[in-house]
Amino acid sequence: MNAGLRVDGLTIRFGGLTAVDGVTLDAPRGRVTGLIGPNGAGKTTTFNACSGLLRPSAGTVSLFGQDVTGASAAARARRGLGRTFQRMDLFDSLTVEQNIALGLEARLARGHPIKQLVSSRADRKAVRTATEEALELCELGELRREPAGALSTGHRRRVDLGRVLAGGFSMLLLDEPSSGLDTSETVRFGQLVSRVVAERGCGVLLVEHDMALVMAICDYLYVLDFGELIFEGAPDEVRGSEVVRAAYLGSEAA
Ligand SMILES: Nc1ncnc2c1ncn2[C@@H]1O[C@H](COP(=O)(O)OP(=O)(O)OP(=O)(O)O)[C@@H](O)[C@H]1O
Repeated sequence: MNAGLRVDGLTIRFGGLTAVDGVTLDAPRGRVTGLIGPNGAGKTTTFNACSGLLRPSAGTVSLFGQDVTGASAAARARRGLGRTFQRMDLFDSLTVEQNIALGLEARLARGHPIKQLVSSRADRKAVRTATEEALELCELGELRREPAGALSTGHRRRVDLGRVLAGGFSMLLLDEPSSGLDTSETVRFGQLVSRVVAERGCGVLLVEHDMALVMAICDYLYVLDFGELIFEGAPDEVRGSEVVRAAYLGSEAA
């Protein structure tokens, strides 16, 4: 398979609580992989271990076939792992275009802000090209000069994704991207993610509560409950699974 992000036997404990218990999952490039489960199932904890914000108690994380379990979040980003957050951290006073450009500028600066001020001509050209491509892919060309603070949440989500795309990341972690979007904005965002994967061949690991979005865009799903993997399969198999249904019904009854 086209190696992307892989988690093997991941276990994360918070004191006496085992939030994630021996989870193994594979999110290759060229595919949208979903991570779902009821509240408190361990999705965000797994996600944070993937991006390097949390160290596992046991197990490994690998990126493009290389073990990154001990690597920092910044080191994983340099290797091509990008992520969006449920609460987007756009710069409201900067334009759409400037926010998107930051995706690559920050990556080229590699944590040395001064490099952003004295960037080379080649870097500036690369930023312009990456920004134009991301603006086009995310259909944001008409809004390029608008300040991000003036946009609807639906447009802000697209700017957020555009910024990750401009950064040239080839494995994307998307955390609850439908949060704050209405139905039509969610559908449109889902179509954009599918297009990104088809055109760029990157991999996506998606944590999401909106089942319509999950079922529409995911190629393969992993289902967590109480920190354990209880099912994996294609969306249709997940939809028909009694085990999954019982886990969700259980959480509703609680
Ligand atoms: N920093 C932490 N310290 C202690 N316990 C934590 C911490 N983070 C998460 N937990 C616990 O770990 C378990 C899994 O939480 P997690 O946020 O990963 O679930 P989730 O599936 O993302 O839930 P939700 O869908 O509600 O966001 C929960 O019992 C939660 O209370």
